[in-house]
Amino acid sequence: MLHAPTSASDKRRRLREALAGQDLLRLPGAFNPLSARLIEEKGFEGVYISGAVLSADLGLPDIGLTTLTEVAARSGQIARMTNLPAIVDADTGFGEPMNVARTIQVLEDAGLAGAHIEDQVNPKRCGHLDGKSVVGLSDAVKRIRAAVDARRDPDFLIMARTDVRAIEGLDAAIDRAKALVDAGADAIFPEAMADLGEFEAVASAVDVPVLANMTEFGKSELFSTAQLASAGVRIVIYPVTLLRLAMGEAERGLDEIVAAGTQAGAVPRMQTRARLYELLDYAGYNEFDSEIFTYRP
Ligand SMILES: C[C@](O)(C(=O)O)[C@H](CC(=O)O)C(=O)O
Ligand SMILES: [Mg+2]
Repeated sequence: MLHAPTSASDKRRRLREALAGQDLLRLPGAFNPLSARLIEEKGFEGVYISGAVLSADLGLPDIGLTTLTEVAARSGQIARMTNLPAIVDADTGFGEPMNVARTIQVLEDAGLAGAHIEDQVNPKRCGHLDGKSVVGLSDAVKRIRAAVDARRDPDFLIMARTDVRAIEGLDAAIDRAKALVDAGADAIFPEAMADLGEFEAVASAVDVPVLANMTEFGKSELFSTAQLASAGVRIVIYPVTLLRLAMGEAERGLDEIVAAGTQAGAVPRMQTRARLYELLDYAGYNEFDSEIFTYRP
């Protein structure tokens, strides 16, 4: 009720324990706190909070317009509603290395289990679009060092994302990934890998967990969990999947009202009132007042 009982430090510890094992951790992107509850109920190992989704939710493109305050507030709302560890997309860290340091502390306070910081120049853009630019190695390293030095909970996961692959190729991306690990990154997010072999090459080049971004309509093919696990990938994110599904249905539902004059035909595709109440734990609130949950389907 009200929020998940697991503390932020326990979630971080569990994430670290899971990463110390062998299994692939699956993190769908929650587009709101309620969807994080659904992700937990379906048995996933963690929740991802996407910058693209957070921007889109505000009606904005993913070009670095969102602020740390907005990202921390929304990701904190999502993180506190699930017992799963939540990893947030912190883009370029919202400024210079000193800002990155502050970003990490604010996200720790918001109850996140980890964050990734990328090496794009400010303003950043979606990693699967063309025309990206990255900062030089020393600036990328400074961002990660600043993040690592700033964290107060040693279990808070600091992941370095590199966007170098699409600009300078795989070998350069691997060299950068190694340097970011040397700078203290706990995990690597190699963005826009072309095929499974590239994930495998990164995973075997670094001795920290590697993340695969299975975003749709992007540069990477949609590999299965079995394929990713066999390539040595340890974390997979489905960042925008739930938002795309929900928005797809929302659009079809609106079309239905326009065409038929009623939403009745769309009702069988909807989450029912009973299911929504179950997910919200409506009944649990009767502990305060037995008149709260009086719904009978
Ligand atoms: C992972 C990502 O950074 C995100 O914000 O979710 C995006 C996803 C997308 O735009 O599809 C990305 O840059 O890959
Ligand atoms: Mg992003």
